[in-house]
Amino acid sequence: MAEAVAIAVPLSTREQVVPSRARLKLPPWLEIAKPRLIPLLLATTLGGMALTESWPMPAPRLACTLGGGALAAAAAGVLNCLWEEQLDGRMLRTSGRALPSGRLSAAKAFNIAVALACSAGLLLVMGVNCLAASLSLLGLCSYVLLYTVVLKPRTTQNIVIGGVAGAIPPLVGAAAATGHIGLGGWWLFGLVMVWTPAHFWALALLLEDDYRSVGIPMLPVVKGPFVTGNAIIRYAWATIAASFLGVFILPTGGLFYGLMLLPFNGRLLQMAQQLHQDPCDRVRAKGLFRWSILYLFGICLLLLLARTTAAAQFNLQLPSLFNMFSGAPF
Ligand code: HEM
Ligand SMILES: CC(C)=CCC/C(C)=C/CC/C(C)=C/COP(=O)(O)OP(=O)(O)O
Repeated sequence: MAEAVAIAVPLSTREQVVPSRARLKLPPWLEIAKPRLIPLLLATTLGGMALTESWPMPAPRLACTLGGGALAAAAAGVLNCLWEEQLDGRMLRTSGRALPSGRLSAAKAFNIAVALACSAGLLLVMGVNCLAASLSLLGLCSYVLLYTVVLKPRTTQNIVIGGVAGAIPPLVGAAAATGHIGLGGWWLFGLVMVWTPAHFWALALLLEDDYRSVGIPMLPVVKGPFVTGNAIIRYAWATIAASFLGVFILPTGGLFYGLMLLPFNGRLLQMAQQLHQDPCDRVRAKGLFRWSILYLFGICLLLLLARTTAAAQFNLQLPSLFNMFSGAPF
């Protein structure tokens, strides 16, 4: 019954759309840092680390990387809120944010952003290395300048190209672990890039009316739900294909990772296909958006589990088990 109501009524308030179960009211200075996004950004940073030979990392360096990454992402969130104050004020989902609703002044927000960015830079330079610090700065600039200022108001491909910003944390993780990026870091960067469209366009199908009302050219607004559904299924397939490449990239073997990946990809494909069949179904769109978040958390968790001794032993023993049952050398 509740689901039927959800289909009939346009979903545009944050509470109706985003997956957070807890309705915690955050203080304004924290809310503008978009803290709910940060755990997943940090999970992909950890994934980038787990893909290197240097995993596990020394705890102090790990803590500085995650702390610096969280501060940089928070600074990026505040700068995005500052630039979009007017826009947020005109959209149903965002009009209650601290800046447009007057709960925080722009001057205070700017000071918070500067403090966050400086602390991030300091922590990363002193506690990690200059490459990780520069990459975090690049992430911040690409989110604020490339995505928010340049691409978002101009093109339907805003989140495809602008997806670079959200894909930088794995590079930060790899650079923090080894001092260079390496194949693993680039692979996870690519995976997050191709994951982003299914994540965001599913949400954009729900927020279509809101984006249309302010003239932001998100794909469903300009091309409609059917083109968006097609694009989502294409990127879902690309995500599935890219996710399997990790099998060949994990330093201690990827058989465990590859097997555990199957249910995650099965569910992603099922949900993307269901949405493709009826892209106007808001329940399906919401389901895919939520699953996209669990999916990426799951992949990062699998990467970490794949680096445990138990998984390495499983990788070594699986071929001989297969050999025993099939009778053929493997
Ligand atoms: C261009 C790329 C992206 C766009 C445009 C985008 C957009 C959005 C939007 C509009 C929301 C709803 C936010 C709200 O109303 O509070 C959201 C939620 C979310 N996004 Fe993305 N996203 C992108 C990439 C990413 C990336 C790379 C990550 C992490 C790796 C991420 C993680 C999340 C999470 C965890 C949520 C749920 C937040 C909650 O629970 O409230 N997103 N995204
Ligand atoms: C390394 C580093 C610091 C990377 C920063 C990466 C970062 C903060 C990515 C965020 C991507 C994102 C969630 C965009 C939200 O879209 P939106 O701004 O259009 O959403 P809104 O409509 O809710 O404001």
